[in-house]
Amino acid sequence: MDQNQKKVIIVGSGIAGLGCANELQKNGFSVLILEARNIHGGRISKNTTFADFPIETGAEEIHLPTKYYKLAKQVGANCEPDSNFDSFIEDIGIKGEDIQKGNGVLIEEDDFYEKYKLEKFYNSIMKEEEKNLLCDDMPILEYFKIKNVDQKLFQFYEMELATEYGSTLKDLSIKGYAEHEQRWEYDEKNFIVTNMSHFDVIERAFATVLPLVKYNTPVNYIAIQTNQLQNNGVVVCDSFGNEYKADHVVVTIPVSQLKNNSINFIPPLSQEKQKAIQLLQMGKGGKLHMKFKERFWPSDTYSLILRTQIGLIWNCSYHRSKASFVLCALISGQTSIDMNDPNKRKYMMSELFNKLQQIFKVKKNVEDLLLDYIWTDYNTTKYIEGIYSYPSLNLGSYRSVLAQPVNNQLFFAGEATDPKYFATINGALDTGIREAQRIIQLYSK
Ligand SMILES: Cc1cc2nc3c(=O)[nH]c(=O)nc-3n(C[C@H](O)[C@H](O)[C@H](O)COP(=O)(O)OP(=O)(O)OC[C@H]3O[C@@H](n4cnc5c(N)ncnc54)[C@H](O)[C@@H]3O)c2cc1C
Repeated sequence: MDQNQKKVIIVGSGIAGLGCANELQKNGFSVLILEARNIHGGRISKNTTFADFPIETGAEEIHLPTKYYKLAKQVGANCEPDSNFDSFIEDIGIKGEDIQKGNGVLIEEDDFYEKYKLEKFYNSIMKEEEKNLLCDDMPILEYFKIKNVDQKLFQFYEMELATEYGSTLKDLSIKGYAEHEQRWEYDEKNFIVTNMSHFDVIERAFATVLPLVKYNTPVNYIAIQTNQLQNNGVVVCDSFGNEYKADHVVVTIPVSQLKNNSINFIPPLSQEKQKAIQLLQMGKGGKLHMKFKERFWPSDTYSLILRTQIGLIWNCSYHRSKASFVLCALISGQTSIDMNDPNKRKYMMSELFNKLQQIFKVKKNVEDLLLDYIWTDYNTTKYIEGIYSYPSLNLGSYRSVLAQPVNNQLFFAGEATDPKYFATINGALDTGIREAQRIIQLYSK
């Protein structure tokens, strides 16, 4: 068969969709990308007016030197390993010490782990997990209670682990977490881009497929021909009633959108796929960028974990600007929902400023040093509605179930379909390429 005649529609122009389109285009397929919003990139986005460097309002860190890392390097991105940076954690005062809330002190991340034997604790979860792989799943919170983890460590874990995953200790699966940590290779393999944004990277890397994006085109149903012997193609319909025909369709929308049935599948997806969609969960969250008149933190401080509701903070001017002083907080779960209530936001931000003032012994009022801030809320961003998928309870291998093609006509990509690197840009890109390769393989015999 001549693949030049083969048409593929991709739903969604995040990195999974653009990566898929790029791979298919290189292999001679005719591609159309339907995007609900008026912009490409999805959860990769930037703000160029807030500071004198582009602010990453979506994804920021590159995890591991993967395909995305190589792509970024190819288009001129300067990738700085974040293991070179200094990270601090507010001490929590267990083991007989009495560090009251409000009198916290910062200690280096490595010393914190050493002091509270956390490395050992992480490893023990994994070992136990390996031994008991077949036992029932449970929320991390429940597991911690069974293991008698000190209550004061909970706030640290909420920040370090639950906030990172965009979830809560109550909703995170101990099994999923342990399996994920086991697969993940840490050690000096996370990077930030210092001379451009990820949005710039994808615009440069996928320049030839951007003209194929049809914006403001939310897809609301996809009908496929299920007869294995006859491929009569797929019909995609947008919310204005326009129909598009293709040989294959790749759906890359966030799992929140699959969960709220924003696309109707005809015939309905299998029971197994529906179960996968039901078990997959997308965390709540967003990013708060705060710009200050001056730097009141030590120049080599990069990241902080504080005992406040807004507690996972990093210095995003680091290696990017000497003139703009910007801190960023990743805010997730209920705190991210509370950020939309003006009174709660005011309270949480002043709690944070007080903590920063006290912890860095700042003479001036930190709140007075604030020039401006931006809150980028992904929970209320239409067509995304969440931050990323996390290791939810009883998920097992259901990410792969969602990723299975239907009748070689309907394909699924996007971060949530990557069993290994879900919730990342590199994972999302891998899934787009994975599905493109599946389609290419159909014609390679
Ligand atoms: C605040 C935040 C911080 C993050 N930090 C990091 C990080 O530091 N490192 C990292 O690796 N990853 C990070 N991530 C995760 C990373 O951004 C995502 O995993 C990745 O960008 C997802 O890409 P995707 O293509 O799967 O989905 P998306 O980027 O969500 O793309 C899906 C696209 O589908 C479109 N769409 C939805 N519904 C429809 C419809 N009905 N019809 C047509 N189009 C539709 C959407 O508008 C969107 O453009 C972060 C994410 C967020 C939100």
